[in-house]
Amino acid sequence: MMKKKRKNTVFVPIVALVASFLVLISLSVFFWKHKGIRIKQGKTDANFFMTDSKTPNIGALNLKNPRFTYAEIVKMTNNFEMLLGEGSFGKVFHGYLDDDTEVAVKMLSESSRQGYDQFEAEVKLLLTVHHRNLTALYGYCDEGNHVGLIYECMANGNLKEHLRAESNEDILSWKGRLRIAVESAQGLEYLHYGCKPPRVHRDVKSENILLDKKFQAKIADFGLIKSFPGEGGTHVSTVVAGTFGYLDPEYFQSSRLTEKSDVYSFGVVLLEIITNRPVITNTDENSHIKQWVSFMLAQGDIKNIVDQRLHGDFDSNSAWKIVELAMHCVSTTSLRRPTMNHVVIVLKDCLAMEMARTDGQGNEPKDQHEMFTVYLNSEVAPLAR
Ligand SMILES: Nc1ncnc2c1ncn2[C@@H]1O[C@H](COP(=O)(O)OP(=O)(O)OP(=O)(O)O)[C@@H](O)[C@H]1O
Repeated sequence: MMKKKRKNTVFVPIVALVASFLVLISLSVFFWKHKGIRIKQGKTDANFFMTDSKTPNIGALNLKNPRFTYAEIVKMTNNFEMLLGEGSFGKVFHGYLDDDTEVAVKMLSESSRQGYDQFEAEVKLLLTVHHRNLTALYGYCDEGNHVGLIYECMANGNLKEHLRAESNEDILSWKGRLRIAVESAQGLEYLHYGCKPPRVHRDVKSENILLDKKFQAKIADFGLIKSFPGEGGTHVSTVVAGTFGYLDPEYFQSSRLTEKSDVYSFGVVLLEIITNRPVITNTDENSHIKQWVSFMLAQGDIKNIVDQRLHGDFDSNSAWKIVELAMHCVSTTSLRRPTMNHVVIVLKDCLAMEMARTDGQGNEPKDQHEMFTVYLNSEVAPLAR
C-alpha cells in the first residue's frame, strides 16, 4: 500500500510535467503557424460565402476566414492610394496584408449588378481551385455596397501591355514569350482537365494573362467561368459571353459551349504573342489577326509573321511550329481544334528548341527582366537571318 502511494507521488508530477510540456509545444506550434496571418472570427450577417474549417488553402496564405471588412480594405490599400488598373468590374488597387504580403484589391463599382454575379463566380471558383498558373485569391469583402476581391499582386501587369511595350528595352524576347505561352496554357489545361467539375474560362485574352514579379504567367479574371459536364456530356447551352475578337465563332452562332471555345481564344492570344498585331484592325482587308496570319502564311515567310521588333532573333523551327499550332487552335470548327493538353506539349517543344538555341549562344541572362526582354541597342542594325 505504502509502496503504491509512493509510486503515485512520483508518477503524478511526471505526468503533469509532460502534459504541460506538450500543451506548451502545441501552443508554440499554433502561434508560429499563424504568425503574421490575420485570423478573423466568423461573421453572423448574411453571407453566401461563409467558410468553415473545410475552407481550402487560399493561395499561399491559408487564411482561416478569407472574409475582410471594408475598414480592413481601406487600411490595406491605404485608402485606395494606388490604382493598378481598371476593368468592366471596377477599379483595381495596390495594397498590403498585415503580414506585408502584396495584394491587388478589385472593388466592384456600385452601379454594376452584372459585376456582382461575376464576383460570386470568382469567389466560388477560386476558393476551391488552386494552381500555380491561376491568379490566387486571398480573400473578399462583401459589406453592403462595398464588394471587393483580394488577389495576389501580379507586379508585372498584363501580357497585352508587355506586347505593346514601346521602349526597346521592354520588348519581350522570343524565349520569354514562349514561357508565358506555356505557363498560361498550363493554367487553362488545369481548368479543363485538372479540376472537378471541369471549367471553361470564357474570357481568355492577353489582358487576362497577368505576370508576377518573376514574370511567371497566370490566368486571371474568372468572372465568366462556367462548369461544363465532363465525361458523358459534351457541352452546355449558355448565353454567349466573351470579348469581341477572341470569341469562338461556333459558340457565338450555336450558344453551345465546350472547352474548345477557350482553345480558340487562346489561339488568338498565341497569334498576338507571335505577331504583336492588334486582334482587330479596321484599316486592313484582313481585319482579324487570324486572316492576316493566313494571308502571310500563303507568302511562306515566317520572318514577316513574327514581331518585326525581334529582328529575326528567334529559332525559326519553333516559330513555324507555334504558328501552325495557333492556326490549328483558331479553326472555325471546334472539333478540329487541339485540346489544351496537346497545346501544352507542343508549346513546351517550342520552348525547348528556343532554349537549345539561346543556351548554345552561352549568354545566360543576368536577371529576370533580361530573361524575358531583348536588350536592343537602338544603334544596332537588325540582325540578318
Ligand atoms: N492581381 C492583380 N495584380 C496586379 N494587377 C492586376 C491584378 N488584377 C488586375 N490587375 C490590373 O487591373 C486591370 C483590370 O483588371 P480586371 O480583371 O478588372 O479587368 P480586365 O480583365 O482588364 O477587363 P474586364 O474585366 O472588363 O474583362 C488588369 O488589366 C491589370 O492591369
